[in-house]
Formats: sequence, C-alpha cells, structure tokens
Amino acid sequence: MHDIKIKICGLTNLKDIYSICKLNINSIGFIFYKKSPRYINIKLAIKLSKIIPPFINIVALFVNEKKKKIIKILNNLPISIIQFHGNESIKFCNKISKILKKPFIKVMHIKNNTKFKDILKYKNKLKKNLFFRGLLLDTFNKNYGGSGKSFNINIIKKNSSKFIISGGINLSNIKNIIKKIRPYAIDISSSIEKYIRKKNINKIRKLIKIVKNK
Ligand SMILES: O=C(O)c1ccccc1NCC(=O)[C@H](O)[C@H](O)COP(=O)(O)O
Repeated sequence: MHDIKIKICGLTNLKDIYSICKLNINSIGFIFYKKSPRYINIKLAIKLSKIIPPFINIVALFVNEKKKKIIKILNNLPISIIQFHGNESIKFCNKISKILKKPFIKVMHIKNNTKFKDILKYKNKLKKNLFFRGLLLDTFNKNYGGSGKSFNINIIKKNSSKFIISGGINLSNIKNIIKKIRPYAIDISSSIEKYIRKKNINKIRKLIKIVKNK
C-alpha cells in the first residue's frame, strides 16, 4: 500500500510553518489569490519560505491569475509545484509551466452532478502535457476553495486512478476517505484551523497519525 501524501494549504505565519515542518507532511501551500482569507503577498511568502527545510515542497496556488504575476512570483520564490485552482485552461497551465519549467497540478471543482467519467476525461486531457503532475479534486464553491465542504466521494472508484483529494477533509471523515479511495494525496485547509490564518497543530498531528498510520 502506498504512503498517502499530505499537503497543508493556506499557511500564513512563521509559527505555524515552524511547527508543521517538524511533522510528517509533504507539502505546504501558499495562496496567492487576493480574495482568499488565507492570501499572502510575495514579501511575506519570501519570509516564510526561508524557514522551510529541504524535502518539504512549497506549492504556489493561483486562481485565474495573470501570466505576468505568476511568473513574477515563481521567479522570486523556491516553489516546487504550481497549483492552478481556478478555471484556467489546460493550454494556459501548460504554457506557464513550460516557461517556468515547473510542474503543475490542476484543480477540478466537483459539482453534485459530476460523473466519474467526466473526471477521467479531464485527467486524460491533462496527462498529455509534460509538466502535468496531478489532478486535485475539490468541492465546487463560488469562492473556488477553502470551503470546508466535502463532495460525494462515492463517485470515485477505488484505486482506479491516483487523485489528490480535497474539500472538507476533517478528522471525522478522513478514515472513510482512505478506506474508500486511498488517494495519492490529501489537501486540507479549513478544518485544521483554530481560526482563519492560524492552524491547529494538535489537529494536524491527529490527522497525520490517521493518514500515515503511525
Ligand atoms: O483555502 C482557501 O482560502 C482557498 C481559496 C481559494 C481557492 C483555493 C483555496 N484553497 C485551496 C486548497 O488547496 C484547499 O486546501 C482546498 O480548497 C480544501 O480546502 P478545505 O475544504 O478548507 O479543506
């Protein structure tokens, strides 16, 4: 059985990063989307990135951002992966990734009527691109992400493909998600917060214990 990777999204302060980096997590997400309550600017991102040790990935998240802005951020930070979390076209994602020579992951927002075949179809299109690394499934929401709301995971067939699952993952539903899908990775934000912009390290510890089974 594969080890499930963990991405903690929406980090905004040194204290949280310092604590999280001591734990068994794989990636940290910085949100460069101004409308998110977890948005950070480039100046803060530079400061935060300096304390992230090797082998923990920094993921830069954008929502329908302009090419120029993405390039500026990526040229100034040690980013491992770009996360396109809006309605960006596959062509746009690939173009930016090619220019920057950085891999990308792409969100698909899951609605009540989304079918598994729609997900596979989208993933197959993405897979044609050299820099594509993973499809992240998040619950459809007008604010694009960080909703704390789950989608119906029963539409995903177990082990049929490797997905990054997000949207409303918490300590109560994580066991079921693992049992039903055993995803490649999980991406989590709001349920592990004390309040907006402050993570709850104890909850993260508990989550890791379940996910990594240690
Ligand atoms: O977290 C946000 O504020 C956010 C806002 C706009 C677009 C994306 C955002 N987060 C992206 C993530 O990767 C979250 O982990 C994902 O949406 C799941 O969030 P949650 O349901 O709160 O666990």
